[in-house]
Amino acid sequence: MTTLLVLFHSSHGSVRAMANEIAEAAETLGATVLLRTFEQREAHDIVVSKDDLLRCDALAFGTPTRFGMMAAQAKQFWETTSDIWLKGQLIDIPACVFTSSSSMHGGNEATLLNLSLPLLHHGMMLLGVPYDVPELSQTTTGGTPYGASHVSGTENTSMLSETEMKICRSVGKRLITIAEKLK
Ligand SMILES: Cc1cc2nc3c(=O)[nH]c(=O)nc-3n(C[C@H](O)[C@H](O)[C@H](O)COP(=O)(O)O)c2cc1C
Repeated sequence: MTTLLVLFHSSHGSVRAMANEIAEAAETLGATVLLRTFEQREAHDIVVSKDDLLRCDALAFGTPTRFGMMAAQAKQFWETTSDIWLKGQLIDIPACVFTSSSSMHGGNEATLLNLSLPLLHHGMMLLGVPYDVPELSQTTTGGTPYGASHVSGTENTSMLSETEMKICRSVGKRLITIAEKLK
């Protein structure tokens, strides 16, 4: 059984919708999904523990774009993981990043790169979105080779587009496929 940790922060629901797509796609391949947040925002939220990191075979990590970088809640969590880093316990675990920004050119690609940094420091194997995912070339909103993204609009009212959703689902499936090949 392959375990995927989908670790995210979302204030208004966009990143949560992406997390759910990634999780559901992974489940279609038989994976066990741990859906975790950095803080309790909804009744059913389960706040991440460091044990969740140690249990997973693959990680999907996402937050909203905040001034072109990750949300503070996530950075605070990663700063508690030095013991795991010292032991190299996440080395070679496949991972992907995802984000939502209100505007198209408001820094979502910069955020994806920023989200990648702690994962690279931990020695994780970062997976982007390859161009054999046709939606990557078709999208007129979110979706990048660095990871899935969504453009939520200035009022944060846009739902995930069909292409954004398919890109999310493709990364969920790819993480599981690669994690299983690495076992
Ligand atoms: C403090 C703060 C900073 C933000 N910075 C950016 C930004 O740099 N670029 C952008 O396009 N949107 C920015 N946004 C908007 C969010 O990224 C956007 O609304 C996102 O879709 C929210 O995701 P959520 O619905 O999962 O919370 C910011 C929002 C907040 C609260």
